[in-house]
Amino acid sequence: MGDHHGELTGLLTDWLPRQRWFAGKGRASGRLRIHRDILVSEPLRLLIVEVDYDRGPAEFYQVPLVLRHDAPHGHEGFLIGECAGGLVYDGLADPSGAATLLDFLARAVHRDDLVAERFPAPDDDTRVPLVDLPAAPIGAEQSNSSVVYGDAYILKVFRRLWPGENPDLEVTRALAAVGSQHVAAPVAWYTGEVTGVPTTFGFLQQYLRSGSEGWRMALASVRDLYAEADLRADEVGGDFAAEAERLGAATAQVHADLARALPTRPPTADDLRGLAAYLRGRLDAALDGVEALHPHAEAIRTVYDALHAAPPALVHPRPFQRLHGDLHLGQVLRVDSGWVLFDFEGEPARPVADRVGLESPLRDVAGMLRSFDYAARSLQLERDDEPGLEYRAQEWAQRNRDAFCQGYAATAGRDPRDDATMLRALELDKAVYEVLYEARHRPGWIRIPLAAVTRLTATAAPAAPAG
Ligand SMILES: Nc1ncnc2c1ncn2[C@@H]1O[C@H](COP(=O)(O)OP(=O)(O)O)[C@@H](O)[C@H]1O
Ligand SMILES: O=P(O)(O)O[C@H]1O[C@H](CO)[C@@H](O[C@H]2O[C@H](CO)[C@@H](O)[C@H](O)[C@H]2O)[C@H](O)[C@H]1O
Repeated sequence: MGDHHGELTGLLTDWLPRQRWFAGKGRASGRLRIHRDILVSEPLRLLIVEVDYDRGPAEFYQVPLVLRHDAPHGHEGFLIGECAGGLVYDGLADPSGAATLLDFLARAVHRDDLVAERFPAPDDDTRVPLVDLPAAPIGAEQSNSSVVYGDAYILKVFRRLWPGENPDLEVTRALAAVGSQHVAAPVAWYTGEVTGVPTTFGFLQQYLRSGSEGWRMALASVRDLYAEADLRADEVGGDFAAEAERLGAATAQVHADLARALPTRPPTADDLRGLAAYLRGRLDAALDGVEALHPHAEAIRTVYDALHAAPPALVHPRPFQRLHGDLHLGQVLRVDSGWVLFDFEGEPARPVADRVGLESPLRDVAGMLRSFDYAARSLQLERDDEPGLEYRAQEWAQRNRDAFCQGYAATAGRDPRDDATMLRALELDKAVYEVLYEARHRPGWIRIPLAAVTRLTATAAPAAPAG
């Protein structure tokens, strides 16, 4: 296909920016170039596409492709276009492309600098062999692309590639190594080179087919409450608080395991000053993209500056450590044994160098607290004209935020709400990130984080900040 890179670049220039996982949406027009073109095995090619901008760093994307000379029925939805006298399909949606990738992982082989590796099988290996498993691509609304194989495994193909090891692989592996019950077993991964640096391209894990996603469970609970006009959140059948409490305990356990497996250190005054400056920088980037944040800018900065107004032992009497980095209800699954966390990649838009540093574990707590607010308010968006819903949304969110913090405190030995200055700053930072995220991806939802910014800046630091 090398001779046809010009033609292919034209196709991708049109297709790439339309993909949900394309991160360059807020940036002025980018120029595409094919950085790598690797033949995994017929018919699958992995393209690494570089997107250059006038300002700022280039972005790299993984684009698996299948070139066909036929047009099978049902393939229409994932046709990218015509090239080299054939038809180019999205290589993960094309069943033969997805099967080729699984075969490559199963054989743990090399292809140019592309290397597939397997985790050691457990002693009592009862796992399904990695052969001939039907592939089902999932979820268009994701930061990466995942394929489920035979209800046994899930392969995440990282779309935006940051040169180096992906934190999802690194952190999940570290947790599995200390026997964590809160991650899906890692199975295999593959690595290639981007700008000469070995980089994680994809990660295969056990698929938890009976798992229920926290986000869906939470929405079902909110729906129940909204349907019962006369009942309180603790009285309706679908009360989520016991699950929220278990989730808090699971999060604290994951943090404890990460603190055992990877480095930690107590934060210094410089760390807290640095954190405030970092949060200010993220705010500036969001202000550049979203006008609606401007009236809140000074109040937000005031909350961040409180981080270094007192000694670290008062603001954050816990060590800094590795963490999940983008924890929300869509990143957790309820299985028979409890809650499982996945997608330890951190915020996909954040440079990897920032995501792998040691941070406050309260960043994850803040993410989950924001998510309870999202669950309550996203259903409210659809029922704007109903009186009393604002009160009920607030009631549901607060009940579950409290339960989560109680569960966390019981396992960690310290309640996140006791570190209110840090928790509030990190929750506010998350809401600012969400404002930018929604502006780019779901403008209809921007009211949710904007309202949280208003609430979190409205009052002096409360004991249990309500986002
Ligand atoms: N081990 C797993 N078992 C079952 N479903 C999973 C597993 N890991 C992820 N998922 C599902 O796949 C979806 C995408 O996974 P995620 O890691 O969040 O990808 P992305 O980085 O694209 O957001 C999740 O919403 C979740 O429902
Ligand atoms: O793609 P990821 O799951 O890594 O995360 C990104 O997308 C999320 C939305 O899918 C976004 O989460 C925000 O919306 C959720 C509801 O859809 C809500 O539960 C979260 O609390 C809220 O932050 C996430 O921020 C973004 O990084």
